[in-house]
Amino acid sequence: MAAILASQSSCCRNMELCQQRTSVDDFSASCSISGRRFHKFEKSVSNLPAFRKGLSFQVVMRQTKEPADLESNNRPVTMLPTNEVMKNSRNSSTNKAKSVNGIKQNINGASKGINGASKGINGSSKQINGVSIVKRETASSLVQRSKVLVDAGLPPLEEPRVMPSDAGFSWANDNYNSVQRSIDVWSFVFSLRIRVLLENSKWAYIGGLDEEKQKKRRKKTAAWLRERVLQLGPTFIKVGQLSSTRSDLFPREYVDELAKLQDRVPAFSSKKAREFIAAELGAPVDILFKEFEDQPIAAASLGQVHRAILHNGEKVVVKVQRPGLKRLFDIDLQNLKLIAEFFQNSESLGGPTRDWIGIYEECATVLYKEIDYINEGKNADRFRRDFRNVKWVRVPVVHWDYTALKVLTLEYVPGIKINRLDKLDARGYNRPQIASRAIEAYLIQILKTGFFHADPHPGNLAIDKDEAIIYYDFGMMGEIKTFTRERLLDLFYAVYEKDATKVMKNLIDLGALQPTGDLSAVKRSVQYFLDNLLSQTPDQQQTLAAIGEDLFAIAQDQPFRFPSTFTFVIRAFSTLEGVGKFVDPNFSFVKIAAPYAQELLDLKEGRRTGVQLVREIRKQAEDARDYTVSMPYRVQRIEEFVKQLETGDLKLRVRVLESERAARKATILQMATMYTVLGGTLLNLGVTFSSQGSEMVANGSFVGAGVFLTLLIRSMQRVKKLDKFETMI
Ligand SMILES: Nc1ncnc2c1ncn2[C@@H]1O[C@H](COP(=O)(O)OP(=O)(O)OP(=O)(O)O)[C@@H](O)[C@H]1O
Repeated sequence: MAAILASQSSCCRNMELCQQRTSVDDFSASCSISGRRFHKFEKSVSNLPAFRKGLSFQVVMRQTKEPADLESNNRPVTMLPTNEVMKNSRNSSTNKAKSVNGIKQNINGASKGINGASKGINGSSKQINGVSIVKRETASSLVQRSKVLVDAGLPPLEEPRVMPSDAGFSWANDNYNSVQRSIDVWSFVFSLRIRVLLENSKWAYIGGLDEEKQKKRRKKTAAWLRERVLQLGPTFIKVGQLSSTRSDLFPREYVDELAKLQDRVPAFSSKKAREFIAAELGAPVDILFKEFEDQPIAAASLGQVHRAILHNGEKVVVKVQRPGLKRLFDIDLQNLKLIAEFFQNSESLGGPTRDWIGIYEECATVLYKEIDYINEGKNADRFRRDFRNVKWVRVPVVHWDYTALKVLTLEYVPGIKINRLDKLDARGYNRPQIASRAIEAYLIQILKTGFFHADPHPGNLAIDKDEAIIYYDFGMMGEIKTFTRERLLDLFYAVYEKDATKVMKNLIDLGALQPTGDLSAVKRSVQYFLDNLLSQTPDQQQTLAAIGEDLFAIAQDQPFRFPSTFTFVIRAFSTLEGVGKFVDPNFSFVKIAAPYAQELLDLKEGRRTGVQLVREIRKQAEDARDYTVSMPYRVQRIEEFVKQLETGDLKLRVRVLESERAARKATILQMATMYTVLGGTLLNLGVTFSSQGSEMVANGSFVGAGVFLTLLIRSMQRVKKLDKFETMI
């Protein structure tokens, strides 16, 4: 609420007039805070001839001393709550801003705790009683505060964007009907199911199914999906964006289309934005800000970003959440939960494939966190602290006085988006350095601070004037707790040693692999991955993205369940690698990561020295002793086993996993036949009853038929999955 403070500030209590200039059209006075003779000042102002004539004044204030208590961004800590200031302005008749001859008068407008910036609000204004009589000036008339950017108004945007409006979308309507919404959601889900079914069914292709045809159809479905998601609005757009990070769950074509959702989100009107800000921050936008730009600079699924200037001249961006978003989330997530349960239950009839409820829960947590801008502000603060010693990373400062649950105000830090090569080149920036810094900053987050940006797409990374990397958007952050970090380190060492057993143990500890059932196929896959994909010579080295893809492909038919942290990290690295290669054609991830990897390996070696090394040597000595002592006994046991086998006392029971799978498949096919018969019968009955006019019974039969047909579809999908699994191992 510093804005209000700016207008109501008391910083003019102690000042004396030090410079005056009069003319018929313009009068300006500059003063500095140096004494405690405010009354004297007031008197001297009222005695001025120009003032007596009713002309407007400009008072320029300069603070000669820093206030004692400043925040990190040089703003004063002592602030008045908005409601207090609003109350003051309402109660005091002299306090109201009146418009006289197109000139706003702001009376009693000194604010408490403002750091020497101009206190005039919006247009030419007089502040009698309190101090200043300010004629509206260009922003350049604002007073410079030592470190704060108050030099000019908002600079023109490098690339002004015309954003589509949300006017035609039903979800943008504040009073949408929740029943209608649920119908929309469910009909979308059923349409999608049918499309996916058709996509995977041989009979749905004229002339038979082949990979090319299936890909083509999948692309079509993916484009349809993107459009529908856009129609369904914020929740689905965000879920779509999240899904675009899950190559482990969805086909490539879907993931690619969903990634395009980033650029296609419509904006809401500035009127809505202003009303929303006023409701959230407790004061009208014109009072809160000296200037507020109605045209947003960006619109995203959950909110949009406007530029503004505070009364102390600082340039900021105001991130405004879409009005009514929480309500929409509640309805949509309720439906999504039912959908997840539906999938989970229908799949659990024949064995688990994905933990849909778990995936839903992760999604819901991320979504609710993302609409909490206080949380985002805290994340930004923590991220800035983590990088306080890294001069080439920049994180906007949060203006907490202008921030609430659904409105976030940040320092305005413009930059060139990291993927705008033309602009980077035009400024002569060092592209290889930018590419390597982007990766290095991420390695610091993953390996050192443990707090990482989960969505480092090019829209969220920009380059500052001094070639520092600017981070935007702290809604989705990941955290790697100490336990996880240690397991990850062990995983890294196991991968380095190419030890599949250890890799699997660490994956189980991390919760990424379910320790159930037959893991021999998983072990073979892991070993294959270690032997082939990670041991290529530099010239045949795969990209991280390709390795990630392979990893996800292996995971698709096996009992892996990557926690979102994992997928975010993998996805983030492959995104950044893509950015790196785009920015610098000679970019090599391995080269940048090598010192960090070496550091980790040194750390491991370091760990083995000292006490641990002694312990290890002692353990090895004990093992050797035990082994030597027990050797004759072991040989004797082996001999006994062989004898028992020869005499037939010992029988070997062999589990043939392939035949177990075949039996499972036969059971599913049997069930499928039953579902077909029951579904068909009910369908027939439905038609018969319907023709006889018994609509109720007919509808019941149709619903029953629908259920059995759905079960049939599920069974066919499971058979297909088993087939695919067979080919994998
Ligand atoms: N502090 C800032 N200074 C300058 N521009 C900013 C700032 N914060 C955000 N922007 C601009 O607004 C855009 C959107 O911001 P941000 O990513 O935080 O919004 P969002 O609603 O979370 O979007 P998304 O969900 O697509 O990431 C950024 O890409 C950047 O261009």
